[in-house]
Amino acid sequence: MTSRVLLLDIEGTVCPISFVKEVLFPFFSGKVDSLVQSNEPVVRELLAQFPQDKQHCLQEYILELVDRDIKDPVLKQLQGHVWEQGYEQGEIKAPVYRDAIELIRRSGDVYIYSSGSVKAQKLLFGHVEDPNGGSCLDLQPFIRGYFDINTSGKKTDSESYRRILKDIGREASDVLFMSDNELELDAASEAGLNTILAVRPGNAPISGNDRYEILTDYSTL
Ligand SMILES: CSCCC(=O)C(=O)COP(=O)(O)O
Ligand SMILES: [Mg+2]
Repeated sequence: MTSRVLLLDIEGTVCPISFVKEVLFPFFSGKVDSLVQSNEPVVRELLAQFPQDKQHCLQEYILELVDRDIKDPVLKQLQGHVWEQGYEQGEIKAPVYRDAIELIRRSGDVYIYSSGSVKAQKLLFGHVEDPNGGSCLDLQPFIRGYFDINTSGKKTDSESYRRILKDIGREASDVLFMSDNELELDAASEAGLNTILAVRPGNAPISGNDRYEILTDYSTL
């Protein structure tokens, strides 16, 4: 392994898909009713960015985006805003895999790229469940930077990875991108990054992959 910089996906790579689908998304959906009635300026500004023809049915529209797991930039910012309450009140803790915690701690040059907003990413890594049963861990000091679909574009678009390379000032060949999603790996490898397919319990089945090195345990990295 020659890459010195790690670029990590979140869902299905550093934590289980079930955490996102069964904890984070339902927590958000349960607050959409009060969200659309909120007078908070930051919320009103975000809601106003949804399409004009959906403004009369925002609650149904937002819930449908969540149900269909649409990576909508405005939805992702609203989710980060709502999850903040959950993390800060101790209702949500992120079950980052033990070997992912160790990888992030020892690697030195770690960046994150997720469809979840940068705010949501920082909350997640700031409130990591201690696998040894202690109080929450804060992994933020070990992470050099965060990228999302607002900062860098869609994860299935190779141009997004070129933007990230430019932002971090590194050559593609220096960077290893790890994700559970082969379409994201296709885009990253088109931009010249090194890639690894993360295979963890609960991830979507992989389709006869022979293009990417598979990793089921990060302690070997
Ligand atoms: C920042 S945690 C929330 C994850 C999320 O909202 C999401 O859509 C997961 O996308 P990823 O790119 O991490 O697979
Ligand atoms: Mg993923």
